Amino acid sequence: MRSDFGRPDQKETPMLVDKRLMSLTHGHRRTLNALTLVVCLGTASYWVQAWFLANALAGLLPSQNHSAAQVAGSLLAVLSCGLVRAALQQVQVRLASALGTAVRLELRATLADALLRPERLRDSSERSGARRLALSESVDGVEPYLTAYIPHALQLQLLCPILLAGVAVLNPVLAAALLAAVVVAVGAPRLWGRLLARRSATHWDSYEALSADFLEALQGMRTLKILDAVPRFRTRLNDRSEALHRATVATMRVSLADTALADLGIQAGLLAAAALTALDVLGAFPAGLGGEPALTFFALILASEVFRPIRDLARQWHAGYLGISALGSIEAVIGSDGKEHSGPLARPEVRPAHAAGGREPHGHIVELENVSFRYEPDSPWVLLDTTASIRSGGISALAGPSGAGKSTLFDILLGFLPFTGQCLLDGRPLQTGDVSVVSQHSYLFPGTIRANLQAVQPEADDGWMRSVLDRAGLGAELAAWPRGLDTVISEAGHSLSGGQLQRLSVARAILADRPVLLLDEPTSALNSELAAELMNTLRAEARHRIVVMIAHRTDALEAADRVLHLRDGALHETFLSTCPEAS
Ligand SMILES: Nc1ncnc2c1ncn2[C@@H]1O[C@H](COP(=O)(O)OP(=O)(O)OP(=O)(O)O)[C@@H](O)[C@H]1O
Repeated sequence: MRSDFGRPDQKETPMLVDKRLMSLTHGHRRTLNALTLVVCLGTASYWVQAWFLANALAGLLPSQNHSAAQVAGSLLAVLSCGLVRAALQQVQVRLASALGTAVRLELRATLADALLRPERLRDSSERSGARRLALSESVDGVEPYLTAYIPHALQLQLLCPILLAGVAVLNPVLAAALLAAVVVAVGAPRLWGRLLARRSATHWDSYEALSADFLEALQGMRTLKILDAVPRFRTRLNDRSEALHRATVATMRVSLADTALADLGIQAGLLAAAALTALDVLGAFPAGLGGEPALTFFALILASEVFRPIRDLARQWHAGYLGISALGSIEAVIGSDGKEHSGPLARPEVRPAHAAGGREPHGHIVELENVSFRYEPDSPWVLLDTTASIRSGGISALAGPSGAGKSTLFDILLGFLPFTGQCLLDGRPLQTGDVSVVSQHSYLFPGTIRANLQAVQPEADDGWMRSVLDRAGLGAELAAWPRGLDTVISEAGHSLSGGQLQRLSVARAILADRPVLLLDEPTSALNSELAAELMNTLRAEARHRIVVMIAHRTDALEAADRVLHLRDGALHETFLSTCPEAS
């Protein structure tokens, strides 16, 4: 799914404020209104200042007979306007930051919610780099649009008419000339708004492609090296980079032309204002100001103030186009109506065991009722009408030949696959938040051990974390690492040995404290002593949660209390001698 936003054949010329981007401030309208008000007040302070400045200038004319005190008073008022403006700017920065943070957090959560859905994660047409870009740069691109561009666009729409009306009261001819200049300064750049929107979209697409290629090159560097494909990939990245450069220059050209046109309108307006004011002073207009110096100065300064909101907005035009081009990436994730993330496959509510009021006193039971699943309508059934129950109270080993469907069953229990039938936990539908998992390729985040553990259990204190690490068999290593829990792990856990990585992943899964714990051959990288130790820990965990472990090796099977054989799409349970039910 790719949004067609900004493509010339689909959408109209971008208006001053884009409705879809504006809708992102829904829920924060008060902050946006306050921000716009502060921006407007800052601009209005120039008008007040203009009045005092006009009086001070008129007071300097010998014909006006103003006292020095009057002139000094006017100049003091001019200074006070400057101070008020400085204070308003501080408030503006704070409001913009509050609005930006709130919208950024909300938008990122919405995007993450839409992206982290099973069917999206399985969609091989979506590239990780594009997803990453949507989550990071597109949100960052939208923020200045909301916090800087929109308030200034609203200011322009509000203040320009007021100011033009004010000038019209003083000098209607001057107001008419200013109106013409405003129309040129604001309207002319809109004439090729479509072209700029199209170039912005091309620029974004180039950026997205480069970003996706770069991320994939980094992730697959090992493979690229093995395949001797690094030079080819380097050439491809260079090509992408050049395409991005070309797109950037093309966008800049149009953007510069925009600015030049706006400036032309402003300069022409200012020149016309000066000429008309001079003519007015010479008495050329019957309805003019009649040579009243203070009013003449005031009208002249106000005439230049008419263009202040336009100049302010012109400074934000880059933010404007950045926001609009980023919107395409956002819409590609959440849909143009923003409803994509609330579909039936939205993430289920996470309900860890401890959040549901403590552990089930009598243990847990997972029941599969007539569960069927196959990957494609014409591919063989991996599970067919399977009915089985898995209880806590001992380790269940999941066995079966390669390709029997063990990993698929795990994915079903995790809620990643759309199966038919029912999966129940203690009589209610099993949810993703009920399950923690240790896969063969558990991902550890770059950062400290503490951060990796607290990612699943934010409230875990040092004592809890140490105890879990100890139970997972990492106690000795933890004591030997000089920085203990603050030991830094490199990306994907590369700084750890395979066995350490495995035990840390088990510790993290135990710490998550969920009623179902799934493990894919958790002892494969451990020596027999550590493996036996870990199995004892898992057996202890299995007293109060369901522990299911994919087991290929005989020693892992022997350590289990019961075996679930997956054969021909069905689960067959065998109790071993140590199993409580067997006795
Ligand atoms: N994403 C997929 N798309 C289509 N078919 C798949 C997909 N993943 C697995 N399969 C197929 O589903 C069947 C079960 O695969 P699964 O990986 O669950 O088996 P397994 O028992 O875990 O195998 P192993 O022990 O080798 O890991 C296999 O025939 C496999 O080819």
